[in-house]
Amino acid sequence: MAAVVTRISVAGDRPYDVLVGRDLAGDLPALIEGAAQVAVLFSAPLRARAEMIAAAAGIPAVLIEVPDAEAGKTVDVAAMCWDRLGERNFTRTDVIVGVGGGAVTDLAGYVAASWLRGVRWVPVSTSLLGMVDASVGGKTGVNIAAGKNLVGAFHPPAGVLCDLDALDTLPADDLLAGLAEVIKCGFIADPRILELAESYTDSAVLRELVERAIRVKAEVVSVDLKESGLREILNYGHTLGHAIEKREKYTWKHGHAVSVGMIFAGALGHLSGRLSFDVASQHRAVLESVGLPVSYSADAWPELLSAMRVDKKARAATLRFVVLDGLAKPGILSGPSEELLARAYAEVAR
Ligand SMILES: NC(=O)c1ccc[n+]([C@@H]2O[C@H](COP(=O)([O-])OP(=O)(O)OC[C@H]3O[C@@H](n4cnc5c(N)ncnc54)[C@H](O)[C@@H]3O)[C@@H](O)[C@H]2O)c1
Ligand SMILES: O=C(O)C(=O)C[C@@H](O)[C@H](O)[C@H](O)COP(=O)(O)O
Ligand SMILES: [Zn+2]
Repeated sequence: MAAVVTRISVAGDRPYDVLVGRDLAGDLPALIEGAAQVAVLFSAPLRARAEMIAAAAGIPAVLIEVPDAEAGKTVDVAAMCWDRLGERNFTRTDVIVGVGGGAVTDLAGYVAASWLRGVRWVPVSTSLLGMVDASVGGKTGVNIAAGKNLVGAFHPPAGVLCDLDALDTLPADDLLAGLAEVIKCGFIADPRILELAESYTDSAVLRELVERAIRVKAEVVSVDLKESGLREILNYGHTLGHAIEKREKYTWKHGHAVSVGMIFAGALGHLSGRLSFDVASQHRAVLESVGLPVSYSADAWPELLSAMRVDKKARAATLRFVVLDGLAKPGILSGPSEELLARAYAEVAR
């Protein structure tokens, strides 16, 4: 029996499909049609898969190894990639392919967005987080000293390949990190996800979770690519999450930081009178039940508050947070007092 491939469409000026299935390398040639060569960006743990993808391209490929995880998401690494593309006379019809988790695909997308002011790119997602979030929606970028993802571009891919086989080798902690973004989709849009999340180790349930989360993201970015409104809901838990990542010098996994950030956002929703105690408490229950972190150092608060000021949702000195008015009812809380923020942080402080 042929393996089932699910195709989830993303609309917009440059529509594309996200393919979820197994053994998807054969779908790459259609996405790179017209290219004379591809550049395949990858980090060491994904070398074998990157070589397999390069061979499947069927045209000359340059393999570019980058440092793993957040160490690869820097301006210096992007500059190294630009140099490699220059050496190969990479033109506007050529294509960049990112094989890896969200860090490699964010970098690959940014290199594609900036090379010759924009060439085609294809994320071949190998982590849960990459499949359900990073590879969909065209947010690309790198980190700088001032904070997470502060340099980047909106540059939608030509298509996305999510090969579920890759998840077999993904370390358990990285699977968990991806689950945080899946659970985020449960709180902001699809509460059925919250019921399914506890049995995510069952491969059929995992596939359903992947597809449900991609659909949530695809629907949002289809109508608001550049985050002028609705797309902000995908940032649930990220205002504090990104501040934690920065404070930890990017040694904490993104999903783990977002997990703590969601507990904080749930508390903020409740303490501002918008969210019931029950739904706020459900955040801790769900995230704790799967094994994600739900607390962070009490002493860190002043540093975190300062780091949150460069959040992309902030407007001048006004901090803005995604909160819930109920399950699947996201909204914006603008300019909460420092006293309210500190009370919400007390809910995660240890
Ligand atoms: N662009 C977006 O919209 C968006 C959305 C969410 C997150 N992100 C970004 O994504 C990044 C996090 O992504 P992530 O959780 O995938 O982390 P990651 O890319 O750092 O990957 C985590 C680890 O898993 C390894 N790995 C990945 N796939 C593997 C596989 N199949 N087998 C074995 N090892 C594998 C990687 O080499 C790495 O060591 C963050 O930088 C975050 O900011 C971007
Ligand atoms: O796609 C989005 O929009 C998101 O906010 C998804 C987030 O999960 C993701 O981590 C994103 O990279 C955060 O974006 P940023 O603009 O806050 O850096
Ligand atoms: Zn995220």
